[in-house]
Amino acid sequence: MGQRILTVNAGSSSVKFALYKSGEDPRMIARGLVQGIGSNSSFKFKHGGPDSTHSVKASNQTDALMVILERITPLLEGQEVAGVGHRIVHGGPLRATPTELTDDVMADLATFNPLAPLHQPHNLSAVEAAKRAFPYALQIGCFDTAFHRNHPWENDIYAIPRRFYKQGIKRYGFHGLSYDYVSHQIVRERPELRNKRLIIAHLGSGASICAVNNGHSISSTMGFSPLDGLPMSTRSGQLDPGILLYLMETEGMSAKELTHMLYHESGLLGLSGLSADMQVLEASDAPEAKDAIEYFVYRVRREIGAMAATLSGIDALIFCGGIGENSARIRAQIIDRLGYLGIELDGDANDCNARDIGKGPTPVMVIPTDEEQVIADAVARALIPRH
Ligand SMILES: Nc1ncnc2c1ncn2[C@@H]1O[C@H](COP(=O)(O)OP(=O)(O)O)[C@@H](O)[C@H]1O
Ligand SMILES: CC(=O)OP(=O)(O)O
Ligand SMILES: [Mg+2]
Repeated sequence: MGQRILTVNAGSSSVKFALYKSGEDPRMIARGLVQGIGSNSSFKFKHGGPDSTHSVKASNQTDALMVILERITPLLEGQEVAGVGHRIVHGGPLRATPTELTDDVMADLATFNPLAPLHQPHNLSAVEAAKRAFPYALQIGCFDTAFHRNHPWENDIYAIPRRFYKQGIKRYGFHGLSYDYVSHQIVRERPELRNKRLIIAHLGSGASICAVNNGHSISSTMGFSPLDGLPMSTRSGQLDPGILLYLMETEGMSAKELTHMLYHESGLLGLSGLSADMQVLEASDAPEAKDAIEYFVYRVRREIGAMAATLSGIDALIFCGGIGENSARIRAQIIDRLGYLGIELDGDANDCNARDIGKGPTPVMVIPTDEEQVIADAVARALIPRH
């Protein structure tokens, strides 16, 4: 069985990929990404040995996928790509499991473009490009919303007239592939945490926190769209809706202008006026950079408290995502005042990004997430009837 599985995770400025040997337990051969789409694009490859980066031309996600296909062709060694798995950020109210991306499903998913404008249109254009490149491969969509589909009612609804709930205005939650991976991985590493109360903080360009009880998401800081909850690189996070009404009334801002402001000009970038990149802010001495970091840390700490209340306690805190996995300073600042939850930092372990960074009664872990593995596993399961 020499077939290959390709995973694609198309975002607003990057397309990540991973290539696997097909089989019951897909094995990764290579991974990488095209980043900086539309400006200074580059291709980063991780294939054994040290990472390599080359500048490339990619003015959109379809170009980026073409670059990726060109680079991975030698690795296919003539083997067929039997399945392509896609991260699709919004699955809407219906999709609780990975789904074949037929034309009907694609048309349904396109209706959610306005709910995740940084992601959904790019996710779907990558699917179209992959269908053209691999017309005989099974194309499978894996949904960020699926992991959250069993939220209890009070964490699924907003207090607006009830007819809107029936129209799909509800708390979907995102980063579900990451939470799926991390919640399973923690149990592989610490079996005593099975069926316990976990708070997982996915802190990357997009950031959210999820409360997991008994292996299931019961609450997430992201809601109807991936704008809610924590401040992010360029997204605002939770706001008083009165602000939007006020800006519409007094500044005459349109839906398009508000969308641009909330998705592209807010968060760390908006607060600092310097950068959307946490690493750049950490390296800066500007007071605005410090303010942006402080606000981010404060909101994470606050939402951890809210999730602990939702779970009536906490049995482990887990960090993942680019910031959660790599920034010892941010983790230390967050944990600094969580003693009331039995959380205490082991400074030395934290400084070297160890797996276990706590020394209080509540374990604190860093688990590098792997959305690609969750997608590859789903494609492998979908391919079984075909072998
Ligand atoms: N060593 C580090 N220290 C601080 N922040 C980091 C570090 N490494 C990565 N980051 C931050 O992680 C964020 C990107 O996270 P990532 O999960 O890769 O994002 P994406 O949502 O694009 O997958 C950026 O803000 C980046 O600055
Ligand atoms: C849903 C989301 O915010 O994803 P990302 O972190 O990849 O931007
Ligand atoms: Mg991400």
